[in-house]
Amino acid sequence: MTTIEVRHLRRTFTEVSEFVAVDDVSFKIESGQIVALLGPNGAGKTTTVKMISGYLAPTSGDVLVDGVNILTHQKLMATNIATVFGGELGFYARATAYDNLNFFATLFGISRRERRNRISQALQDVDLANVSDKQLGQFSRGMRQRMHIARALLKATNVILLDEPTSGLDVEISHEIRRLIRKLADQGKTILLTSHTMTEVEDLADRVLLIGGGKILHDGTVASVVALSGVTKVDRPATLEESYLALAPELRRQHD
Ligand SMILES: Nc1ncnc2c1ncn2[C@@H]1O[C@H](COP(=O)(O)OP(=O)(O)OP(=O)(O)O)[C@@H](O)[C@H]1O
Repeated sequence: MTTIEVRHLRRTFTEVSEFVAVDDVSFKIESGQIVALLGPNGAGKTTTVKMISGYLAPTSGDVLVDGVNILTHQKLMATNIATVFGGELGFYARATAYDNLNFFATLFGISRRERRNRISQALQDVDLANVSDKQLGQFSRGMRQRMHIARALLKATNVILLDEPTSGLDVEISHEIRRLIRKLADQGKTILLTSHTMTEVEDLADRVLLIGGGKILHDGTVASVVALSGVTKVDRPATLEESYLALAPELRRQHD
């Protein structure tokens, strides 16, 4: 079943001269799938995620969640899409994990009656239930990133957008966050993520969207990206990184 459908999404910026950041992007994501947007710096990944999540208005195009156009239903957009931008900002260091999530649950319009359950469930889903009364200031980077995911899980939606979910995290913590993302997809969440980490995309993505200069240049499995690149190795299949490196000049050329 198709959960997310993006149709002819386009965004131009006109501050200096007109610049097309996202150019006629269309794709579908099936329920429970993890799809990765992969492309060089400035390819249009974050702009695409921002438009789908309602942080940025598209110049044109549509985003459908479960068949409903959320761009024309602002209220649905706020509740039906959960976004994880991560980073260091957004939580109160002196407040507990529970109180931080309670603040956002209130902001998301979750009723007082429902809040306690949703917060407990979200904390449990990200394995932070045992530290719910600890101040965020005492949390490690990995725990804080799990808090960002918990905040997204407060929303009663199956659609989660993750913008570079392991950026700046060490190998072990990245691995832990990836396991969590896989668990969420196994539970039926539909996930769109952006990443520059090839092993992460290889590990998680059911499908890869290659984007360059705001255009989707390929939509397929990791194996199809390897095949597209034409890279072969004598004793093993080529990795995504080896394949991506071969395709990168073409992806970048779209930008120039
Ligand atoms: N508010 C803005 N005003 C003008 N140009 C913008 C704005 N936001 C993004 N852009 C431009 O749009 C293009 C796409 O940016 P975007 O952040 O979507 O790329 P990205 O693929 O996420 O890159 P990265 O991998 O570096 O995060 C870039 O050239 C960027 O400079």
